[in-house]
Amino acid sequence: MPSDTKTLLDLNNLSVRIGRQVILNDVSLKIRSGECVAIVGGSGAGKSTLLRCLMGLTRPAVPFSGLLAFDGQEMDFSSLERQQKPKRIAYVPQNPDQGFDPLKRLRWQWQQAFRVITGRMNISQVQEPLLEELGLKPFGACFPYEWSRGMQQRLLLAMALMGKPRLLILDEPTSALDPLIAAQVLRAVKKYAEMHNVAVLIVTHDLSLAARYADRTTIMNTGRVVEFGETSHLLSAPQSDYGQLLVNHRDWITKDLGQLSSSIAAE
Ligand SMILES: Nc1ncnc2c1ncn2[C@@H]1O[C@H](COP(=O)(O)OP(=O)(O)OP(=O)(O)O)[C@@H](O)[C@H]1O
Repeated sequence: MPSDTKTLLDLNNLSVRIGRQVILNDVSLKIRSGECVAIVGGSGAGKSTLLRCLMGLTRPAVPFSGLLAFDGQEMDFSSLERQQKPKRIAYVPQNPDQGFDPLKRLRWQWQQAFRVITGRMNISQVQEPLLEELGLKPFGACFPYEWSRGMQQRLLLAMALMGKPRLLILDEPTSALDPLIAAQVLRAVKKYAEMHNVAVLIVTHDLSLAARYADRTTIMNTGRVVEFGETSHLLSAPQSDYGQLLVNHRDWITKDLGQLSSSIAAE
């Protein structure tokens, strides 16, 4: 947990619907400067809808209540017209395939991202250390397919960081990667976030990932937040039925794998 514990993002009572279905129901969330928060929940819990709302991209959902304060900016979800989207929130999609044009060289895509994000035309050498910091090699004349998925994911991360965000949102950061590459990407995020006091919001189905990286965790089920607290506390003593179910399931997987590896070792 970082020493600066000021609240960076404060979302209160967000409710949205799609058609007649209420997708998010009175959702509140707080993120402090520099901390890592995980949102865990099953499919259809409303995680992606929540992320989009935080970035001011609500459609197809229609918000009908909620207030967001982020880094000195405010957004009232009950009257979104004429309101600006929050600035200095960056987003990394779950799959590198969603982030790159396969037919354009990486250098070109990096330069385009720079122009769009910074509004400047001349890419400066200032950005090169960011690539180094994330353990990336020079682009050469490579196309996306010539880089591993882990490297592509780290490049997406570098692009997201160009605008010096105060909050970095990672949507299912490990689902498209093998476990070793996923750990490499998350270590790079953690290191960068700690050095630059960037808060990180990770959306995941994986409670073990939350246990490893998140200071605090929120558990969502059917559009509601059912628990929010320190990750270690929440995992050792979940209060909600759904939280208990998730934690028990996680133990079941761990024990099962443990038994499997000991029986393999005994053979
Ligand atoms: N375009 C849409 N039209 C109608 N319903 C939608 C649409 N997008 C999402 N929904 C509904 O909103 C609910 C929440 O979806 P959302 O994608 O936010 O959940 P999620 O927790 O991110 O799920 P997953 O983990 O599977 O990505 C689901 O019931 C889904 O069916």
